[in-house]
Amino acid sequence: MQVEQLSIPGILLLTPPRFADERGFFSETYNSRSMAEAGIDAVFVQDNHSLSRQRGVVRGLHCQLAPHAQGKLVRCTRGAIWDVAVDARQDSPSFGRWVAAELNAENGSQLWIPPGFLHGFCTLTENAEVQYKCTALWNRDCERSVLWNAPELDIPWPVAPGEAILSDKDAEAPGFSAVRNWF
Ligand SMILES: Cc1cn([C@H]2C[C@H](O)[C@@H](COP(=O)(O)OP(=O)(O)O[C@H]3O[C@H](C)C(=O)[C@H](O)[C@H]3O)O2)c(=O)[nH]c1=O
Repeated sequence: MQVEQLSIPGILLLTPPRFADERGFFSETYNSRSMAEAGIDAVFVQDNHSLSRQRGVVRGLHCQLAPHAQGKLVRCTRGAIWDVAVDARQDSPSFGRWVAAELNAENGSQLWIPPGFLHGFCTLTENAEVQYKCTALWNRDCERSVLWNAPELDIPWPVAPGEAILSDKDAEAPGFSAVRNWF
């Protein structure tokens, strides 16, 4: 498996091999030994799957606080997304910095985002399906959101503010200044 360390230590872009033949392809999309070899010693307890029907849907920026903080292993199995992780760890040298990667059904790449990060994505196509493994169960009381285009983060999202398709929760989220001692 191809493993790329992105610019914030701990965030990895993984690309499992695909074995193509005249029928199509086969790929091990999750293998605990490959994860351990990549330095990911996480145990996953929940799989999520979302479909966003339009291009320009933004989901995020979300996280869960301890003791329900989630690591996420994210992949896009239909269409394409621009996947973003923001360091929300108070004492991290990269606090408030973001990294991003395009994940799509063609490249099969996966983004590993450890606990302590906000996560969000913008769809680049219609009918984008995202599947991700989480290291903690959903806990509504520990969910926190930050405005996707918070000025402090200066994330160059591939959709204009007035065109992004958001849930009410995401549209009303606070700025990054709300992140104080979350992690
Ligand atoms: C996250 C979650 C939600 N739900 C229910 C709660 C709502 O009734 C419904 C939709 O939830 P929400 O609008 O929060 O879904 P997204 O906007 O896709 O949220 C996700 O967006 C970003 C990209 C993430 O990384 C998180 O996993 C998650 O916050 O699913 C559940 O039943 N279980 C869950 O784990």
